[in-house]
Amino acid sequence: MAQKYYTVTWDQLHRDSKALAWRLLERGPYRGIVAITRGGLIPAAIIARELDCRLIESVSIVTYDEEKRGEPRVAKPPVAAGDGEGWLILDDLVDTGTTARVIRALLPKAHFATVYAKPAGKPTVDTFITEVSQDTWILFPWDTEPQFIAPIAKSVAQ
Ligand SMILES: O=P(O)(O)OC[C@H]1O[C@H](OP(=O)(O)OP(=O)(O)O)[C@H](O)[C@@H]1O
Ligand SMILES: O=c1[nH]c(=O)c2nc[nH]c2[nH]1
Ligand SMILES: [Mg+2]
Repeated sequence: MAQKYYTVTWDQLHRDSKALAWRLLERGPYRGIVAITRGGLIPAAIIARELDCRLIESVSIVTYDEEKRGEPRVAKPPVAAGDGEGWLILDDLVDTGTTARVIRALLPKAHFATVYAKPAGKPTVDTFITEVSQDTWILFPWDTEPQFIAPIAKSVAQ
């Protein structure tokens, strides 16, 4: 498990996804977007709006399974996207690159983009916006909620 945390707010996710849309615009247009569920769905919605793309397919890869530990399983294939020619694949982040490798094998001709990337997964994506270190855990707004934090003076006292 990562030791550091990188907290992403809704506002930051929106800005970073729009920055990714600007970069992706240069190499479009795209026939459609393949969103990697579930984390890729929100960046995909933001980027689809910016690129004026209305055709959205999804793909679901389960990388953790109680019975078959570590063996990625395609829970929902991206049937509409063929071999990926002209399609854009979107995910929130790439970490080890396991998810990206499975999806690249399914859609070898697609362009693969993520908002965030860690070094081990970087070679598996074509475009990303922000890099964080491998030992950093990215905290997304849908996985977190605001909570009370003690004043600094109290937390360092004694
Ligand atoms: O590069 P990797 O090591 O494969 O990790 C990256 C993947 O892990 C997370 O998804 P997860 O499988 O946890 O599912 P979720 O999107 O449904 O939360 C994240 O959204 C990426 O899809
Ligand atoms: O919320 C998440 N943050 C991460 O850094 C990460 N890496 C893999 N899967 C992840 N999910
Ligand atoms: Mg995911």
